[in-house]
Amino acid sequence: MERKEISQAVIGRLPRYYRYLGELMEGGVERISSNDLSKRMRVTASQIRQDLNNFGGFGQQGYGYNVKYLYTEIGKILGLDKNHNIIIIGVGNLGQALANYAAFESRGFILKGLFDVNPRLEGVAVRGVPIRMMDELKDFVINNDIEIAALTIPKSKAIEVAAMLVENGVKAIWNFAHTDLSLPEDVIVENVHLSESLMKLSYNVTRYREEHEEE
Ligand SMILES: NC(=O)c1ccc[n+]([C@@H]2O[C@H](COP(=O)([O-])OP(=O)(O)OC[C@H]3O[C@@H](n4cnc5c(N)ncnc54)[C@H](O)[C@@H]3O)[C@@H](O)[C@H]2O)c1
Repeated sequence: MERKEISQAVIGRLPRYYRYLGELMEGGVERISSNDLSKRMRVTASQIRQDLNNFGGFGQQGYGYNVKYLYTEIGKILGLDKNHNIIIIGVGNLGQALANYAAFESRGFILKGLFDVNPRLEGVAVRGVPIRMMDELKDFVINNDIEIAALTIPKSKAIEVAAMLVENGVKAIWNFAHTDLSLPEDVIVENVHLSESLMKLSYNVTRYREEHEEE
């Protein structure tokens, strides 16, 4: 089926639909109307209908959405019906925290390898996965069908290491280093900035405080 281009804003909302639908399924709910889903998710029913219409709707008028079907279809759209092999570069505080997060596997993200430059970390295992040195990276990527690399190294090294990953065949980078990577267009980069999320929280907390001080 040919799919029309879907905006990144819609894609950005899909994981949340996926999570809510997963919870509904666990609770034994088989059908849900866009109005009920809207109340739970605190987004408008029309937003839900518009978002899901991008993919053909999945709902029948007056009948609601089939929760399991919608969950499965959104999972397919997000590529969660397939496994994705992942490596982590930089196994310090953040890299280790990510490596220890076992729930990734339940979504099909398989942690295949950990890499660092610190020789003291060589061979140390995190959740059964040994830390390797960077000189093993090239062969490892080729032999283990690695699709995604998480980059949890210092900012100063990120650009150089990202280029090396791409040279060695990695097609997608989950970038935690606080720097923009300029890479060939066919390389997919997802930047993660916890601090930006915290700044948004700070804005909202500040605004809330100001509003209540005025009362
Ligand atoms: N995006 C976010 O939300 C977020 C949150 C926390 C930290 N960070 C960033 O993530 C990075 C890691 O943070 P941390 O607290 O884990 O740091 P850390 O110092 O604990 O770990 C960094 C690791 O990278 C390794 N390393 C350094 N150069 C390397 C290279 N060229 N190749 C491979 N490995 C290399 C180091 O040996 C070390 O083990 C930093 O850039 C930090 O700013 C981002």
